[in-house]
Amino acid sequence: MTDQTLRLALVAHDQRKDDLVAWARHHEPLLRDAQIVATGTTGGRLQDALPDLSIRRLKSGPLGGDQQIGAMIAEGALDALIFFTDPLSPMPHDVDVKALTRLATVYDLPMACSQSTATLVLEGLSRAEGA
Ligand SMILES: O=C(CO)COP(=O)(O)O
Repeated sequence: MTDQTLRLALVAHDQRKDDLVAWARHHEPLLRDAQIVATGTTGGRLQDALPDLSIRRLKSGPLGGDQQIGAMIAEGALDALIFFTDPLSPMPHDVDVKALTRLATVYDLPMACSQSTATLVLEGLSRAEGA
């Protein structure tokens, strides 16, 4: 991490947005101290549910938002990617989804695609930040 503030990207596919909002609500105290970027629709859902969070909304995922987050990963501008993917639906922008998860792996960025892993990543990074 480059400074004390966690820099997180939060993204969810449509069938997982309720799960991400519920997860974020549960972890709001930690997320309130983070700088959050999100793809457009995900960010809107999160901001409506949790107005105290600081969220910068990018383009919607299928319209370039996934690629914007990928570029941030390549530039070292993120500490973690929380990406609740939908493993049961075909995506028209599957290539963007794959490119995003691929870059997170290339740069060894902590990435979580489900609630349990997201909690481990958030709590682990928050602990490291406080250490
Ligand atoms: O499609 C997405 C990620 O692949 C998410 O985009 P939205 O948050 O705009 O729905």
